[in-house]
Amino acid sequence: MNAPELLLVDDDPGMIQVMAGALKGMGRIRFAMDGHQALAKVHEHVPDLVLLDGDLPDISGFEVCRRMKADPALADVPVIFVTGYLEPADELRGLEAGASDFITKPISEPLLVARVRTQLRVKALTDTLRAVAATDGLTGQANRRSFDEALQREWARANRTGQPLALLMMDVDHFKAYNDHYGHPAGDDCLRRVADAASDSLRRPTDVLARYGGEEFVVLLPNTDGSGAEDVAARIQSRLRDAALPHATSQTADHVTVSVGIAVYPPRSAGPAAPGLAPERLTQAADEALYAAKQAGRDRTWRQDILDAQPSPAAPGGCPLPSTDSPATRDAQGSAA
Ligand SMILES: Nc1nc2c(ncn2[C@@H]2O[C@H](COP(=O)(O)OP(=O)(O)OP(=O)(O)O)[C@@H](O)[C@H]2O)c(=O)[nH]1
Repeated sequence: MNAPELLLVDDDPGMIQVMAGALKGMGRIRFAMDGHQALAKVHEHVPDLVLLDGDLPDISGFEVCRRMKADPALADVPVIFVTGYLEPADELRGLEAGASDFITKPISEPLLVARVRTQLRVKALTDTLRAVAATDGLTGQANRRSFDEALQREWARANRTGQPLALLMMDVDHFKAYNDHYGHPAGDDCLRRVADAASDSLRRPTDVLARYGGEEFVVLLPNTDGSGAEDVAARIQSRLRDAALPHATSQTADHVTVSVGIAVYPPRSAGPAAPGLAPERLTQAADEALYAAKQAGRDRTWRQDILDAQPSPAAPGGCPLPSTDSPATRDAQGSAA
């Protein structure tokens, strides 16, 4: 685990020196000498703990704390007020602004160390719980809940920037037959291998792979158009072909294959989405495209772009993209799912 990062905020350099000396060895220490500097530093790199003077020359420490707590990216960072205020009303003010603890000056070094240690322990635990809550236990990839958050965030970003947002929805073909033939533990292992193939096919840190449920995965590709998304789908299918995981009871191929539905949201320009368009429309379109890929014979990709405010039926806009070199490519239309 990385060393925790502590931000010390005080307009008195002597005070910063004393605290830094007392906390030496407990983490990486940075400092700021006014409220604006403190806010700039927490945005630049999110710390694990902030020690905050209530009385700063520009904006008050209470205001710094309030602004941090209002920002979802910073809300979990514990803040300890280190201040000359002694009145219970001031302590209450700090706690109401979102502070985790309160230390009065002049500080006792052992007390400072003990309280910092407690808050760092709580922060480490919170980080672990947050990571567990966002992760699928079987594959180690993001889970549905985490995907839902990413979709909301990236949808808003696409509207802000005018950049396209693509979504792949991917489902293992004939997976019930796989489980029935090889057993559930082997089925679990197969899902891990599919997740690895998908994960290894992603090149940008902003791409989000998640297990959507059962044997279904999604990949959210910010700033990616239809052809970029098709490339990703082709890479995943190619890796699975190379992995050649035997699937003796598949009616599609002798190895494990996936069907992929792609939906792309191309905002026409930066600004609010057209009325009636919501992120759920993207998942719906990808799901419809996936259904079309299954209907068309599996082991292939279909794509549907969201162009209009009014949802439209999937099939007419669908674009079949059989994966290359696979037996399914040579099939005409596959049987219905
Ligand atoms: N081993 C294992 N199986 C799972 C898991 N989650 C879902 N499944 C199984 O996945 C299978 C999905 O079957 P269906 O939805 O009928 O689809 P399919 O057999 O893949 O058929 P097509 O999608 O039409 O190609 C079911 O048998 C589920 O029990 C899991 O975590 N582990």
